[in-house]
Amino acid sequence: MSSVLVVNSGSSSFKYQLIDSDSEQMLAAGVVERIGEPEGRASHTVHGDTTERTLPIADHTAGFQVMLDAFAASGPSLEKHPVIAVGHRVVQGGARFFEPTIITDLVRINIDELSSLAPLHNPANLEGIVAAQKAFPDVPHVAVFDTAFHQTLPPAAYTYAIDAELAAKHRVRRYGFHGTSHRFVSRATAEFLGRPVEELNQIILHLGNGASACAVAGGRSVDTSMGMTPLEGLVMGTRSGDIDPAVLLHLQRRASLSVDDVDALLNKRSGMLGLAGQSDMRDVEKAAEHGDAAAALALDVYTHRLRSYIGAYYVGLGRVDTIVFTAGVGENDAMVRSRALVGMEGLGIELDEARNAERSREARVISTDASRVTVLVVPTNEELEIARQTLAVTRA
Ligand SMILES: Nc1ncnc2c1ncn2[C@@H]1O[C@H](COP(=O)(O)OP(=O)(O)O)[C@@H](O)[C@H]1O
Ligand SMILES: CC(=O)OP(=O)(O)O
Ligand SMILES: [Mg+2]
Repeated sequence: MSSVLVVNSGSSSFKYQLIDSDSEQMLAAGVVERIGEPEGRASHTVHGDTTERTLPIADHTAGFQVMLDAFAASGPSLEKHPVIAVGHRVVQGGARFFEPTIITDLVRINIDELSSLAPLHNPANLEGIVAAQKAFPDVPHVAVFDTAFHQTLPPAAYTYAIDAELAAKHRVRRYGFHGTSHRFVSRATAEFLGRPVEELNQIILHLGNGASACAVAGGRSVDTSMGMTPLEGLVMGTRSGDIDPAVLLHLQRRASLSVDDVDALLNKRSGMLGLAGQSDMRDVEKAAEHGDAAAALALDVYTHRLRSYIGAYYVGLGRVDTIVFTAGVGENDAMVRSRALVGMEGLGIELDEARNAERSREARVISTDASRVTVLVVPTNEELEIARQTLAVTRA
């Protein structure tokens, strides 16, 4: 009963899942957070039972020890489910990494070197890798890149209209993110419909804290809303998404913001948080229901942007077979789904409001039987996709 450990490491936290390598069953999941703060937190869930601990966790290496302690105390036993490989989510793979890659010293150097293109993500991913390699020195570690699925973008979609030489020198182009999720969901949708993915033109809407849209033609990403970094595109929990770049210049000149101030503003204090004072969609909706005008406007801005991307990708694909909602908001928020697609009957998109309102954790169709475009909710599972890709490389 061997297993794969999947690690998604952030700057002050990491999430993990232990997945059975044969049945693909999730054996345990947990999160170690507030690393480096006086009071760290760890939670570990097995069969729906969660154990929580509060203790100082100095760094990621200490965090992995806390995780190992949780396995020892609450199971499952790593002796009974030996870890045969560790899969790591790495956000930025640049133009270099287009498939899951066994992590060697050179690969670690390359991931580090790509940090300039993902300063918020890659250094944290790398810390998790280093700590995990210490905790599990004898098994292969595999990097699965958020950008990999988008390597099929055509130049027209990934090129920014700026000085070409300067852009090439600094590797400025659109890379796209959430690729592991877009890939998983596009295939899960085809499987659910019993149709080959090669036959389908799909628009996938990954709406979580981070959010992105992807146009998938025949299983290949042909356009996506995130760019050189995960800041471009849709309105997110704390990120602005698309914005006129001159706004940054204006704020630097007129509001005396530094480069770091602008970085923090756009990545951490914008989006729903900036507009409504809350980043969690549930809180924003509650506030709007209670008559909060700022929250209502935030929802309007969020759905306006979402609809613009649906329109753009509809035109780009020419013919659309499926529109698929996934991730925290996409899977759970009937109101956002409804507002995203209302009034599109002329485009062959007809939501069935009763189906849309149903609550379920399963993949399902939420359009009417007459709708030319099939609209679905399909839960994403990035960890399972990382485990599958990790095993595929180690077994190859
Ligand atoms: N029932 C729900 N209704 C509306 N939004 C929800 C619901 N459940 C979760 N969400 C939203 O999903 C978002 C988190 O999505 P998730 O995919 O878990 O994010 P992450 O990017 O952190 O993985 C939060 O904004 C949260 O409010
Ligand atoms: C790349 C990215 O935006 O990731 P997340 O949604 O996990 O923040
Ligand atoms: Mg997520």
